[in-house]
Amino acid sequence: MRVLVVTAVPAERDAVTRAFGDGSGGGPGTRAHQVPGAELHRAGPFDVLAGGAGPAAAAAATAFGLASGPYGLVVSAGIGGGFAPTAPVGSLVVASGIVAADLGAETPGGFVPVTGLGFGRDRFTPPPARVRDVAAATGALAAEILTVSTVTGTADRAAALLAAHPGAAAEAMEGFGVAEAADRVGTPALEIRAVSNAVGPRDRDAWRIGDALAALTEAFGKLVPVLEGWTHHDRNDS
Ligand SMILES: O=C(O)c1cccc(C(=O)CC[C@H]2O[C@@H](n3cnc4c(=O)[nH]cnc43)[C@H](O)[C@@H]2O)c1
Repeated sequence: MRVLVVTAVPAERDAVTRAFGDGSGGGPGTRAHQVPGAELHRAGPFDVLAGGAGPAAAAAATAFGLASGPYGLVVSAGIGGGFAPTAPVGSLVVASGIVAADLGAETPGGFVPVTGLGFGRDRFTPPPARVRDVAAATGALAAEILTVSTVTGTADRAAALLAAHPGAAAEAMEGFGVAEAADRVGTPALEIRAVSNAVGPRDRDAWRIGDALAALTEAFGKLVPVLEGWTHHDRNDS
């Protein structure tokens, strides 16, 4: 089974491919090729692309990437903010739910998600057995990951998000876009985040991007045998 991995920026893409080579696209374990709308870096069972930041860029890039398939799975991957104390900096979170936390309308009575407005959807549920396997192999916490278009920058906003989504452990900006594109073609989607910073008051100097990227590399290295198990299982099922 080939897997499409969508990150926001090249540093995250290279953290994934580094699990197999030098991450440059030209190293021993990786090679890059252009497909319409995207540059795919092939590393082991993964085709990895840096699709841009935010849900719209992520959805567009995922759609282009999927068109170069077939893929059995799509993974939104990268660094993210962790809700303290559940997801400390350096830890990993795999999404049990991929939730669009700010897709809706602000009303006098508070935020109403798109589903409350009578259209669209505001969450995708990744296959629970896959989520359990990823958590077991990597040590990631399985919990909801919120997709936001605006990075949280205050304690009040962090508290409001947690009050609305008590099962959330992390936030990032792409997961829902990736999942939306994957859903259109019936491909399951996962989201894996390495926590680079705490969700809350903005303090860019406190972001531990290097540590989070290293955790991402380690996690993808551990995913290879998991993936082989899934492929074997699927073959025996069919
Ligand atoms: O500056 C760098 O070297 C660098 C290296 C890797 C990644 C970045 C990014 O800025 C990635 C942006 C990406 O990160 C996610 N993210 C991280 N923390 C949060 C957060 O607290 N809230 C929301 N998103 C977060 C997000 O998915 C961005 O697209 C820089």
